[in-house]
Amino acid sequence: MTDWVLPDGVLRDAPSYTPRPAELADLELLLSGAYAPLTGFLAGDDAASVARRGSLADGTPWPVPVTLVVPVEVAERLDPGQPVRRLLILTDPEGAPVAAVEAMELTEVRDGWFRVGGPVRRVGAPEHGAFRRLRRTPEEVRAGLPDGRVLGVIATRPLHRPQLAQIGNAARTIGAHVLVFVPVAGPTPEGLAPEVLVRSILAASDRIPPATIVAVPLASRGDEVRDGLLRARVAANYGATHLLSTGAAVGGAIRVVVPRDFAYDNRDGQWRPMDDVPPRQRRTAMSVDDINDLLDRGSPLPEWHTPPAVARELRKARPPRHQRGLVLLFTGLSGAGKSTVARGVGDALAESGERRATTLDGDVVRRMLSAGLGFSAEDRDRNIRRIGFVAAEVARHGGIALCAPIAPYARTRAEVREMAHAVGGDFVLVHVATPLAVCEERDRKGLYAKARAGMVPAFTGVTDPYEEPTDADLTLDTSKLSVEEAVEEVLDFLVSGGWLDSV
Ligand SMILES: Nc1ncnc2c1ncn2[C@@H]1O[C@H](COP(=O)(O)OS(=O)(=O)O)[C@@H](OP(=O)(O)O)[C@H]1O
Ligand SMILES: Nc1ncnc2c1ncn2[C@@H]1O[C@H](COP(=O)(O)OP(=O)(O)O)[C@@H](O)[C@H]1O
Repeated sequence: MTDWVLPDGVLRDAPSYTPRPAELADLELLLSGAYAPLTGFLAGDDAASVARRGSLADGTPWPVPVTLVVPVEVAERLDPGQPVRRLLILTDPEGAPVAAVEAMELTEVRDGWFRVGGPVRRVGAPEHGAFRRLRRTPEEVRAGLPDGRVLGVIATRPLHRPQLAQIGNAARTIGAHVLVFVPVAGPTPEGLAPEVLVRSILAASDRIPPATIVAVPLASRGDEVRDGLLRARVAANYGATHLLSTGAAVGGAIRVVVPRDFAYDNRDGQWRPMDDVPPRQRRTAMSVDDINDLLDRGSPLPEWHTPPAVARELRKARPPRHQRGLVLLFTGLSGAGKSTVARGVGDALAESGERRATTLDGDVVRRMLSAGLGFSAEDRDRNIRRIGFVAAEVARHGGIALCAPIAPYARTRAEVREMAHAVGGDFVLVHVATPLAVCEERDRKGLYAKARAGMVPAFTGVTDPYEEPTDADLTLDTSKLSVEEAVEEVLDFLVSGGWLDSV
């Protein structure tokens, strides 16, 4: 698809919008030609027809809605009836223009949100990002493929020996070149970052017949049949003639090769089709949980199952728990004891010298990171997201972040959990569940008395909500525990979970 050179005036005057990550992923596939015959976001008839019948309005099969939805403020600046007001610039999350969509149609799909349908064109330089060199267009990939059969493989997970044996066997059986697609739109089903998945696949690539590897921002839509059809469509666009898939027949432009089950043969250390190995000599593929359990404990992945180069990548991405980043979020009412316990845990960690820790105390954060924020629901959320952001950075680098804000809202606490996981860290929610009456009795800063007297508006527990966690990993009631005992409980939890060796 050719780039679009827009006059500066048009670029400057057109509204711009940063689509959500899933929409940006679709945009990249539209621009690269991976979604051919689509050339833009679906409009009314096509969108309805795809949802109902799995085909475009003209009958061309197309499995999933590829749509763009914008808020009313953006929609108001567009007018499909006027060519000069049709253009919407789409930007990446940093605000750099990526593409323009020509809004041929605008339909309100839910309150305040409008679907924009129309063709897309690239503007500006292609995006950057890790492993960008592997994000090749179908045209480039097809040009480099050998003649004859091409077996597409969608590698949604790292390839261990059983999967490698399946691929090798399938490729040899049909005499095909292998074309591996690595989905990079988001984390793998078990939470590995896309770059880790790519690295683990590259580490395995010398164990399969000659292969072409391409990264595609293909995301699951949560519907197995439609996902399968979309993968087949994209694989065919890249030049695959066959697709290795356990899914039902996907039909159309590509033939499905169902992988055989493989087992490790104890007699000679080879992986071969399960039926060719006597049951007493078989070892079967390890589950994701088994693999993660070994990684968490710092035990090696067995060589009979995982090539050492792949194991190295997985180990780097999921170091043993005693080396892995951790966000510890203490939540509870004002005066519950969050800061006191967090400080005690921080001191114990400093004394043991085993782990590096950063304390993000509620009061300190409000003076530094969140100066100027108040206590409205929005400001509290902003405060917690800032804490979560910094804490996740600490975890990204293998440290422990001890955070002690009230964090009254469950949804925002869950966001922090996700932020920690997204960087390969762990998350532990400690509910400091000291009863309100005890906190009020302590009233260290006299704020409860002021709140009762109506002098502090929206005070948590008095005139503002606190959503009790239902997902706490540890619950402490400091009215029943001494400070030392509360600290000890947290440390014991960290030791039993493997984050600390001992204290
Ligand atoms: N309206 C209102 N509600 C709750 N708390 C208030 C309020 N106004 C001031 N304070 C003082 O601010 C501390 C709580 O700040 P946090 O950043 O932890 O709150 S939040 O997580 O953003 O909700 C909290 O300190 P801690 O006692 O250390 O929790 C209070 O002393
Ligand atoms: N078992 C306990 N754990 C924690 N704090 C306690 C305990 N018993 C009494 N306290 C007192 O309660 C107060 C808790 O204050 P703080 O830790 O600042 O709470 P928060 O950070 O939750 O607002 C402190 O004055 C602390 O000395």
